[in-house]
Amino acid sequence: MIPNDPFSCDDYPGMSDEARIDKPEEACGVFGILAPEEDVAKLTYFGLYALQHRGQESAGIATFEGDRVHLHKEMGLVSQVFNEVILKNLPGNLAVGHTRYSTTGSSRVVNAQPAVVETRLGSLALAHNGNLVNTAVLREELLESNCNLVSTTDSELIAHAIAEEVNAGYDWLEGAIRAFHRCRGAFSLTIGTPVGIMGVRDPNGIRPLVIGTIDTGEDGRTKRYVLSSETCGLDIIGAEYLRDVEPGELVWITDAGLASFHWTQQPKRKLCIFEMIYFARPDSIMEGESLYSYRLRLGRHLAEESPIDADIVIGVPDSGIPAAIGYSQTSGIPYAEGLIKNRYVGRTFIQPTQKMRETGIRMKLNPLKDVLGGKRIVIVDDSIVRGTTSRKLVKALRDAGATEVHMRISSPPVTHPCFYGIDTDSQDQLIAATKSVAEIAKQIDVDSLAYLSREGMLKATGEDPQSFCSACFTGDYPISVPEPVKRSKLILEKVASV
Ligand SMILES: O=P(O)(O)OC[C@H]1O[C@H](OP(=O)(O)OP(=O)(O)O)[C@H](O)[C@@H]1O
Ligand SMILES: NC(=O)CC[C@H](N)C(=O)O
Ligand code: SF4
Ligand SMILES: [Mg+2]
Repeated sequence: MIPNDPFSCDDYPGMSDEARIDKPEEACGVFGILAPEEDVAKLTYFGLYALQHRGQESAGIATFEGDRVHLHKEMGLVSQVFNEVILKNLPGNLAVGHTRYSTTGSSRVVNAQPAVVETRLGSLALAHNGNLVNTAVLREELLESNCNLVSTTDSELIAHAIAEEVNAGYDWLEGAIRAFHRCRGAFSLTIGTPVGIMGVRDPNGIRPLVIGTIDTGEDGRTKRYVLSSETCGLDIIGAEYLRDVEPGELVWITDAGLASFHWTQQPKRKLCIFEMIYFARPDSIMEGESLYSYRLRLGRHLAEESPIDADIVIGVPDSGIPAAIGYSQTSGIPYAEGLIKNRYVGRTFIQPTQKMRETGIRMKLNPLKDVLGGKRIVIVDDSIVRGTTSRKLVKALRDAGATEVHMRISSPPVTHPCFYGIDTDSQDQLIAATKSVAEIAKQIDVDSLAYLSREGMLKATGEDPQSFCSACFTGDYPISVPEPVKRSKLILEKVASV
């Protein structure tokens, strides 16, 4: 077992304890659509394809054909899990889908989503992005009432909590709302039922969820609703971005249209700022804001805060590019492509082991000697987490002939772990938790290193700073985390201090 693992019920087959505790993980992708006149499984497949960057461990789709539910979920990428035949065997008028990065419960097919649970009103299929902080308590409560849990995820607990309330006599909406009041933490959900789909965000709206509309049918005249973690999941199927699901909102999509319910008294937006900096795709729009534009502004602020004399600015593909362009625009230093990315290698940050991450970076990024040779370089990335990427890259740039390497990071130092659906590792693995900026600069061997200030990061949003969670840069957690859960990751701090 993992030392200090608050969920001792879990096992981690095929992965050593050491590997698992070092496992960096990410947000999941959720999707949902009701459109009886369309092939909903195929549309969901495309939606998940666009959300692949949010989770690469497993993928699943559940469709509802009246009362019958069809489910297919497997380990692997969306393109590996589904094919034409499998999609044909998922008929129905509505569908929900999921791409997973595990945060509670190991990476096994039994933990893949959507989680399907039976109730007196028929099945429900739940897809979850986020992470509960009261998993242990909720699990115990459900086990006490003889709930038949088949997985070790927090997500299945939400599904069972809804089923329990529905079986106690409440309807879908009342039952679901009662269950959400039993959940603490981050949850953006799409939930399929025989009669409609719910889209839900927790009271802080930590993880994103958007609503789109799509014209369907032969004549394209039937307007239907779509739910997706990000707008890139709408774009791919030709749906239009309508708005974000609000924090503490439940939208109920049925044949009659969309109804909205505010299920909690005091919603207080605390959108994850790391989504905007790195996790989400730059072509997505969050709360009406283009993430590409936000990242450009981060780069511009960075150039204002930390100028340097150099010959070219380069970005670290993929997610460091917009900030590098912004840095170049404000500094006047020409932007150049200095690193070529092998597009078939995914995100290295989320590889299961440190060894895989190191190899991943070598396979993924190759320096262009003719661009870099004899040049003083500013290299811009969106974040340094463990320092794996930057250490490898700086060496590669010097080997390619760079005479000076100045690193600029478009977010502040990551000093604290996340408990809300993105595992930025336990605190001792975070390079900035134990080292000063000067020490990090020395370790990664740069001529200079500067991070964007917290003020700069928040100012670039153009919004109320209080409406974001930025706990991994500050340790100021907006949703209180129970002691045993804190202890599992906040190993460098006195738990009482957070
Ligand atoms: O300090 P580290 O632990 O190495 O993590 C930080 C790096 O990981 C992420 O990139 P990643 O390669 O995962 O994804 P990307 O292709 O979307 O930039 C991030 O953009 C940084 O480059
Ligand atoms: N990253 C996530 O959003 C994960 C969702 C859920 N906690 C799981 O582990 O499956
Ligand atoms: S702690 Fe960091 S990664 Fe987690 S929700 Fe808050 S800002 Fe996002
Ligand atoms: Mg990167």
